[in-house]
Amino acid sequence: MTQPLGRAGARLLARFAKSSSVAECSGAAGTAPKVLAAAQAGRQFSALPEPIEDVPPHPATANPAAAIPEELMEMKGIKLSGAPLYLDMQATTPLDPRVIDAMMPLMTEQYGNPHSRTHMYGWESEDLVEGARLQVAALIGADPKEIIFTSGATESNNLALKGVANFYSGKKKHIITTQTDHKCVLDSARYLSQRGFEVTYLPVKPDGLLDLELLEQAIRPDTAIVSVMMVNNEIGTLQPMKEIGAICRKHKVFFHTDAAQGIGKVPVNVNEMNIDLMSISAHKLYGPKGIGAIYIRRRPRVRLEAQMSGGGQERGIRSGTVPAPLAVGFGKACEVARQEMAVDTAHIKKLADRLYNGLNDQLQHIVLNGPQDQKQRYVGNLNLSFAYVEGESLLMGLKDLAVSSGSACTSASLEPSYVLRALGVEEDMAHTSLRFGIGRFTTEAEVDRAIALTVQHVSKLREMSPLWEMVQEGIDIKTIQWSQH
Ligand SMILES: Cc1ncc(COP(=O)(O)O)c(C=O)c1O
Ligand code: FES
Repeated sequence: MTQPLGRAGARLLARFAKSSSVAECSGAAGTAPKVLAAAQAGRQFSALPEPIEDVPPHPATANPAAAIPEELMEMKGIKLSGAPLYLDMQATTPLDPRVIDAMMPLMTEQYGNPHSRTHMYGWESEDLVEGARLQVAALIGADPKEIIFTSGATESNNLALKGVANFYSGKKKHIITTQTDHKCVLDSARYLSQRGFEVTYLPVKPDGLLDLELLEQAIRPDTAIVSVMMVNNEIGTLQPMKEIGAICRKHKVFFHTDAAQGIGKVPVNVNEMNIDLMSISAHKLYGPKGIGAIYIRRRPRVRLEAQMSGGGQERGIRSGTVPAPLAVGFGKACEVARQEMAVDTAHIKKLADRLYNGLNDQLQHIVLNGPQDQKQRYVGNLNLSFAYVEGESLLMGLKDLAVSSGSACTSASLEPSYVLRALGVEEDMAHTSLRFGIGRFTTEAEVDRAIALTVQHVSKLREMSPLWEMVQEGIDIKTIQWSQH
């Protein structure tokens, strides 16, 4: 199958027509259609292997749950009645079908290395990657030259913190972040603190918001960078980016934000917010896994030390071949997000309200973690604690519901979430927290099913709980003197 080349193809064609190294193309522009046809014909696969007829379909296509090895399910004591209902959009999002469509040609025919300079496969791929860079830049109000493709937000966060700190280490020795930032920011900061930097981990208020006065007081003449996450992955807190940016600019300190959970969900403009560096991840906005970007401001210029040695791709900041299919998928995801953000937000807010109200109509003693004001949170993240149930049983029993307890990476350990602890949430309530993540493709029927499953399970656990019995009898549990034997 030959794909039409589209806009990028037209530019490519112009280049192709100009090229003197390709004999047929050295003529005038009038030969272009012939050249295109020849180029496309040359790119046809004439010898694709015949499809093998009798291979059974992969079980996952019929029932995703069936793809999980049975022994593993048994080991974990899990029995699934069909695939669990996915409400974990902060961990990752499914690919938007439009993203898949955009990527497909690059997975088959347009497989050139975007850094190949000597033939049309390379030029074509480069054009497509540059188109994607434009789409990413447009979503955040940046210049495409300020977008560097990376493997995701983890890499971008490492690059921002270590890259800036190391570049300016002659004069600057101090870094500021928050106690509720993502593990990859905190770990990068810890790495730097083991190498002579001083790190301030700012506390947050009970709703997860930063105290701006504390931030301003923490800035020192030797502060290299302030790193504050835009939207928290566990509780959805939306930090006041504009105000933080203004403080950093006033003190001439670089402002980095981990925006993995914010991009495509909330409006972002790097200039209005005075953001100097920003980390983005494609798989959080219906794009592919394994690609992201770092925004690096050019005026005033931010310098940083590359973390990867190699061929000097991406302006020498991130060596390695740019994965063109992923970049194109990422670009498409950004374009769709830019065009549909208002529609997405309205849909997600409606479903989040339905979920929250539906649960509260049928259950008492639910606490919403994070800000109560919807303006200070990303609406698609509902982190709820259910009082008087046992945390582990809650998560284990809700096997038909794919939700997260705190962040996906820490939930396996069943440790209470460090984010909830930083908010001052008590340990038992932190353990009974569930993060419901609603997205573009979530439906009303799914929300209703999630309500039914949660209500059924929480009620069952509470019926078994002696604490719940006491609460029902009107006993104030806080006044009980528990025996120490
Ligand atoms: C806030 C935040 N930062 C960083 C990451 C890591 O992103 P990636 O998976 O692209 O490395 C995530 C996702 O888990 C996240 O939620
Ligand atoms: S890495 Fe972010 S939720 Fe796990």
